[in-house]
Amino acid sequence: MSEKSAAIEVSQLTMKYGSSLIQQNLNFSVQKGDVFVIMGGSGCGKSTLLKHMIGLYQPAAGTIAYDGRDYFSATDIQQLKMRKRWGVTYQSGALFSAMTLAENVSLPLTQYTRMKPAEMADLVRYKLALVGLAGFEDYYPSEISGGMAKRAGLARAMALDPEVLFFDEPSAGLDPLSAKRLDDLILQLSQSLGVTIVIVTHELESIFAIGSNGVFLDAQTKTQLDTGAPSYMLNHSAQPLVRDFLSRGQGHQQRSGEICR
Ligand SMILES: Nc1ncnc2c1ncn2[C@@H]1O[C@H](COP(=O)(O)OP(=O)(O)OP(=O)(O)O)[C@@H](O)[C@H]1O
Repeated sequence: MSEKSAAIEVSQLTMKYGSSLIQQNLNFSVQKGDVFVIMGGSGCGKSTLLKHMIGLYQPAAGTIAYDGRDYFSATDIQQLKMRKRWGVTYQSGALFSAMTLAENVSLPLTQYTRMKPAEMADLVRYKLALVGLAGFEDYYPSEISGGMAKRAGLARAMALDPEVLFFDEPSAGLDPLSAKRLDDLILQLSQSLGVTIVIVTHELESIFAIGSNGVFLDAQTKTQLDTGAPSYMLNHSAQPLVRDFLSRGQGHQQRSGEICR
């Protein structure tokens, strides 16, 4: 039905911290060009899943494959190649406070490329402009707002032209307007550059505004309850808990009456 193909395949994934089970039997795929949302209540393991997907934690069982190759059974060199195709942004933006925005964004370029300084400066300017921060090259993180810091973090994650961008709670701590601006930016990056995006969020507005696909994790049963487009799950999930979550507790009524958003 879809022309998209899988960028990431998660199969029979079980995640644990020591002997403590977080989630088991996760099975879903992220298609190329998706804005894929990892959803679920507090503490169900969303961030833990993201950390497994970026190779920070080893699965207790199962595989996470990128373009058909399992990350955790790949060689160090293959893993490095895969990681170079990803960009990761963290909650705070995680900028280095002693560096200007330009220096922060150029960090991965210095690390992974042999670009000449002038070429690098042009690229950094371009990346900052992409996130609405043209002219802010010489500012320090302490001199800009929280929303701007997140966008600068995004520019840094975009420095190496990643194929997949990972976000952990990108709008946490932002006012509604800045959160909306960040959502618009994420959507724009996905649509104009074709970047595949994986995002942890429990902001319903974001989920519906940008999510084209997703997975819903449950803390109680410690497995996924559903996977698919959030807007479809809202009315059609076979799981009442998913419909409840996505409709702020109105799920049961909505299934019989269908919902208008
Ligand atoms: N490094 C760790 N070591 C041990 N347990 C952890 C670790 N990190 C998280 N946990 C536990 O694993 C469970 C899942 O945590 P995680 O942060 O992945 O959930 P989450 O769905 O992202 O939560 P939230 O929505 O509240 O941010 C929680 O019970 C948490 O306390």
